[in-house]
Amino acid sequence: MTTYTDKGPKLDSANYLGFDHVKFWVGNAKQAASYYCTRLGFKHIGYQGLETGSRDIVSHAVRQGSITFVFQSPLNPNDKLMSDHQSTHGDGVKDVAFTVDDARSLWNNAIQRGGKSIKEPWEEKDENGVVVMATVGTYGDTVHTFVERTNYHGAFLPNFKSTTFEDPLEVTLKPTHLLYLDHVVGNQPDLEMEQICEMYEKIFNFHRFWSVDDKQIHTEYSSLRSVVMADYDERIKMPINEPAIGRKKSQIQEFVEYYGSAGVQHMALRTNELELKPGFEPGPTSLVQFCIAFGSRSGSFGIITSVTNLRSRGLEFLTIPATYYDDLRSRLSTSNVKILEDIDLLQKLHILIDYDEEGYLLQPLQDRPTLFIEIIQRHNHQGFGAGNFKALFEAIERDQDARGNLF
Ligand SMILES: O=C(O)C(=O)Cc1ccc(O)cc1
Ligand SMILES: [Fe+2]
Repeated sequence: MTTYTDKGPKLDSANYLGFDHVKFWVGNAKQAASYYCTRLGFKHIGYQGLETGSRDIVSHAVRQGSITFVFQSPLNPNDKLMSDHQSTHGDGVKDVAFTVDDARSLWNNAIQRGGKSIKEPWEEKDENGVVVMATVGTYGDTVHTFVERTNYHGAFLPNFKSTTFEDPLEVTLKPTHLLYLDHVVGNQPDLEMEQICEMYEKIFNFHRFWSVDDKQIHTEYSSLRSVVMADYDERIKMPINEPAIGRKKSQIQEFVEYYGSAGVQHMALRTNELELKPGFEPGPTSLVQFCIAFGSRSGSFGIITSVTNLRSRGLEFLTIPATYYDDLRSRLSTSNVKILEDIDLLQKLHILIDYDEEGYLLQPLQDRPTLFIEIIQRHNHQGFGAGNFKALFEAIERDQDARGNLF
């Protein structure tokens, strides 16, 4: 495992401010948006389609905390670009958009350094102001749109019709408390990781933040390499993975085969940390029960509440064996680290714990074994779950085997 200190030069003219939104190209945008609302607890916030004058593409925007997803589908027959994308990739992430303070300048920088222009800078306006955007290609058919919204005060983007429909199901379901997009991971074909990392350095002015190689990350059957790329201020983290040769097919290779190219493999959605009332000294099990029952008193909800409520909405998660928790208990008994949560409850919910960082992976969210979502809680820890990789990858491999793809 390597951590890096050299952030490279800071551009004096333009900064990344964070993830703006993630745009999916899917077969049926309305239904996909509805799934993310009922199963994951997002709220529908905006729409563009025939009724709003968008004649070719329909868009449904959903939001939870600061996480915004947009689902798009073509409206007309023979939309070659979108239908080719659909037949190659199935439903997937098309655009990981970044909020920036100067879209034109970042686009100019990227293009001058050899970046692929997908769309030159353009403006969109409505009564709430103006947004400047520009789009540059990244791995596979995936793109990054720079979104400059300093002069915009609307809920999302110009010319999205705000949602007035109140979903009657929503009030019957428990809130899932997802707050931020923590990282967005791109899988690359074999031996393409390094050139993609160099592209992030050169075209997007990102730097290497953290990495692991196949000697550190492997199971009995497979292995992978991963480098986390980040912008200068480390608000945006884009891990890049590639398969490494093992005895059986890597899960990264399985992704690339089913997605048809490099693409977004997973997005990690962050929950709050548990914040305890000062002076509150609970016993080891009452702590978690307190937080679930009275979370609003402590002002926040953590991963236990999120995963409990996501499960109650019918979401399925990876299965982690009891041996993982037995091993964790014995490691913790000789460590200074104290886990605030009740390990029995973490075990019941199949949550993985890398000291100070807790994560959880959902299985694929569409029929192809491509995109999945990770739920993560961090306690002052900016790492990636290196301590969990083996248990995690073995759990992923059991599912891969059930799909007939571990050979
Ligand atoms: O640590 C993290 O954030 C992870 O997401 C772990 C991970 C890394 C690579 C994979 O193919 C699947 C999961
Ligand atoms: Fe992750």
